[in-house]
Amino acid sequence: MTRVFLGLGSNMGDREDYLQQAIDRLDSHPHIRVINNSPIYETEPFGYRDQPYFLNMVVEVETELNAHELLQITQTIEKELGRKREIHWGPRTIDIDILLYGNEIIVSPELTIPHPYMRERLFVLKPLYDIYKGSIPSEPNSIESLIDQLSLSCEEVKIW
Ligand SMILES: Nc1nc2nc(S)n(CCO)c2c(=O)[nH]1
Repeated sequence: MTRVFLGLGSNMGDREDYLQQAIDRLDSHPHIRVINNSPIYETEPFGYRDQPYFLNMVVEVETELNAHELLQITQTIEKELGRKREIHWGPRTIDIDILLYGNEIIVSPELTIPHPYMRERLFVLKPLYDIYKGSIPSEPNSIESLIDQLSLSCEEVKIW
């Protein structure tokens, strides 16, 4: 079994329901077990700002699937929940990003782990910090010091 952290986000429709449906579909997979959820945060759009606020959270799962098999499942769940990739950075019903896959470092055309943008995304680091105990693989910095470095400003991150 491998301990995996997934970043979930939604900024279309019933955002909280999409997050819950994604969690339920992950947990109902025979080879995936959801073991912990962070709180849900309402966050200002990062990057492409002309879009609705997101609800973001991080979910910890255990799985026997390898990282690419897990990616297939997360992309299937996104499609089942109506994820359309019209505007690359635009609004979406659900987004499931693989942030960490055990202590593995993976670089492939389909998948880079640890997630390449997580270090500059407060909407990922805060919920990850809530449930992750340890350090990011191959990084001298722990999640805790990454949060310190980002000087986490609570007003940017609202508890849902
Ligand atoms: N706050 C916030 N901003 C974002 N910008 C993009 S793109 N995304 C999608 C990330 O994969 C988000 C997000 O999930 N939350």
